[in-house]
Amino acid sequence: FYFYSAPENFSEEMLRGKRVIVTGASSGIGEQMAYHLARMEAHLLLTARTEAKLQKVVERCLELGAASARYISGSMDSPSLPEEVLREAENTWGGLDMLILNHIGQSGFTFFSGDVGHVRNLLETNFVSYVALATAALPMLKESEGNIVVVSSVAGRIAGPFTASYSATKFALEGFFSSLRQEFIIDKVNVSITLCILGYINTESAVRAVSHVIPDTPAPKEECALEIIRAGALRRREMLYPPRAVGTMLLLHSFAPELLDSIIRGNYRLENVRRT
Ligand SMILES: NC(=O)C1=CN([C@@H]2O[C@H](COP(=O)(O)OP(=O)(O)OC[C@H]3O[C@@H](n4cnc5c(N)ncnc54)[C@H](OP(=O)(O)O)[C@@H]3O)[C@@H](O)[C@H]2O)C=CC1
Ligand SMILES: C[C@H](CCC(=O)O)[C@H]1CC[C@H]2[C@@H]3C(=O)C[C@@H]4C[C@H](O)CC[C@]4(C)[C@H]3CC[C@]12C
Repeated sequence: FYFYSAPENFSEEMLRGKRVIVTGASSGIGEQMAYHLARMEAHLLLTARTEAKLQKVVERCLELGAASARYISGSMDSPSLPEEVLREAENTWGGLDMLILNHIGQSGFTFFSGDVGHVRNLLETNFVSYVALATAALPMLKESEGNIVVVSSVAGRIAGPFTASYSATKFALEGFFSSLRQEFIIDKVNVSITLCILGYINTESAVRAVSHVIPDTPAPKEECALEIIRAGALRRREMLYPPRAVGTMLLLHSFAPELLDSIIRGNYRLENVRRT
């Protein structure tokens, strides 16, 4: 009832002139969020590793109407990058309104290989860097009474096969940021935390990773990106996208988890799973 009937009072003007950081903005959902925010005339600071791609996204954002757009390139497994990004926001804008945490390191869609080093590195990129970015952003977000948006996954609530390391990083995000939200309420910190629980979305990397195993049609990244921004601006606790598919899975998981597990396994083309 809550998810389908909450008042829709979002207006694109809510983002006009806002200072927004989007991580993982060189492709996929992050790139689409940058374009929506540019049309809404926000100030943008974008991050990812590939400088050439970020340059193109920044150019397009300026064409679309961004109030300003710049980037910092680097890998989020580097412990110094989160502070560098927030220092750039402070130096150029003197503050921050919204932090959208979206990047992920590469992980395959296959049986766990036993590579503990990969788990450690993925936790650093997908989880620890989110904590470090939010921590460095907090003084500015307190000042602006801003928003933290954490892009997570169904795989961070329901662990299907072939995503063991990735799922672990997303479960960690949910635990950390849900606890932090409670502390903000206790301390009267007026910074919202929105958790985005996404199903299968048609980004190039996701389709490349799973389309030979999962026959479902992925949901559109453009609409997904807009729904994430909307949920953040409305200070929602969480958003589900696509809402019906994800909502049904979460509901089934809560009262018939084994049935859901077997439906998931039954839906996969297991013979196509590539073993590394
Ligand atoms: N697509 C889907 O089906 C689903 C996606 N999600 C979530 O949505 C978010 C976006 O996913 P999606 O758009 O598909 O992903 P993409 O692979 O399209 O984009 C990932 C982004 O992260 C950047 N990135 C990769 N490695 C690093 C790194 N080490 N340090 C910093 N940045 C890095 C990439 O750029 P570069 O390579 O240049 O660094 C890119 O900009 C993720 O949080 C994901 O978990 C959740 C559920 C489903
Ligand atoms: C189809 C899945 C939902 C139903 C199920 O659990 O079987 C998708 C739900 C979340 C997706 C994964 C995800 O969170 C993003 C990853 C991004 C990587 O680039 C590779 C693909 C993902 C593992 C992706 C795969 C489909 C889901 C499991």
